[in-house]
Amino acid sequence: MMQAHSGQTASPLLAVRDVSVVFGGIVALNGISFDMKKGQILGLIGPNGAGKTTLFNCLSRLYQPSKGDILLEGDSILTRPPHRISEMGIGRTFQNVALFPNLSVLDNVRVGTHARTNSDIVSDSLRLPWIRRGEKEMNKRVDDILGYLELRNVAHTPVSGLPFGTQKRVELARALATEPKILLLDEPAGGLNHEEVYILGDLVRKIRDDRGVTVLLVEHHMGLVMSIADHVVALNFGRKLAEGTPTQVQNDPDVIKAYLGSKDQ
Ligand SMILES: Nc1ncnc2c1ncn2[C@@H]1O[C@H](COP(=O)(O)OP(=O)(O)OP(=O)(O)O)[C@@H](O)[C@H]1O
Repeated sequence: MMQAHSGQTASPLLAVRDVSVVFGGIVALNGISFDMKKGQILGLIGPNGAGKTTLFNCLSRLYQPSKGDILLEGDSILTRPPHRISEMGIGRTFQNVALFPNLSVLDNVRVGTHARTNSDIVSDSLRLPWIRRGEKEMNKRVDDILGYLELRNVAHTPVSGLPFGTQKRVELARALATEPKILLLDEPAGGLNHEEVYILGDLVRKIRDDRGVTVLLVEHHMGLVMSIADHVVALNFGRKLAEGTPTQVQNDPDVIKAYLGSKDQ
């Protein structure tokens, strides 16, 4: 058999294949398919009720699709237990920030590294040497990430006392601590002011560029999606309406019609 030229047939990092989700009688997603290439920033958009959150929840293994498959590097993630999501290489943030409010920034980020250490209660309590080595590496990784996201000066502050924008950065740090191949961002611009959205956009791009992390973001803030996404998938009523570059999708007549008929801007 002829060998394919590398790059020409590069398989997608993530493949969403004919995914459908039905809640009772409501078809929240209807046969959605798209690919994500390694290193891509993909924006998932659509008016209210389009199915974005449902798809996000399938990707993060919170929902099991009624039909279809989701493949990460060719392997189905749907056969893996939901709590193994970060071991599979999928990191996520939450719409309204889901941190431990009374724990320090450092401890919140350390939680993220747990998915990557092989420690268990027995070896932890016996302080086995390989665990200590693991812990040293973990501490270094956490410190690197705190430095990278400019959080070292608040490392020992409980997150509840921090501004919302900083808490969002802590969440990003926690997700990065799992060393994800794909980072899923659920409405990261929500609750941020204009300047913070701009800073966030730069940060997401920097994370992709510096760390080679592939990013999927569900976002209502069109300015953010259009300025940082390489590829956009638009949903409406559970179906894929359009996909392409931000310019292609922004000018797609069906997308324009869907947004004009909704309350979203
Ligand atoms: N848990 C659920 N049970 C029943 N119906 C649901 C559930 N979650 C979502 N739906 C329905 O599925 C459809 C898609 O909803 P979804 O929340 O995924 O859309 P969305 O694009 O994220 O909307 P929004 O932008 O408002 O967050 C909607 O009709 C919604 O009412």
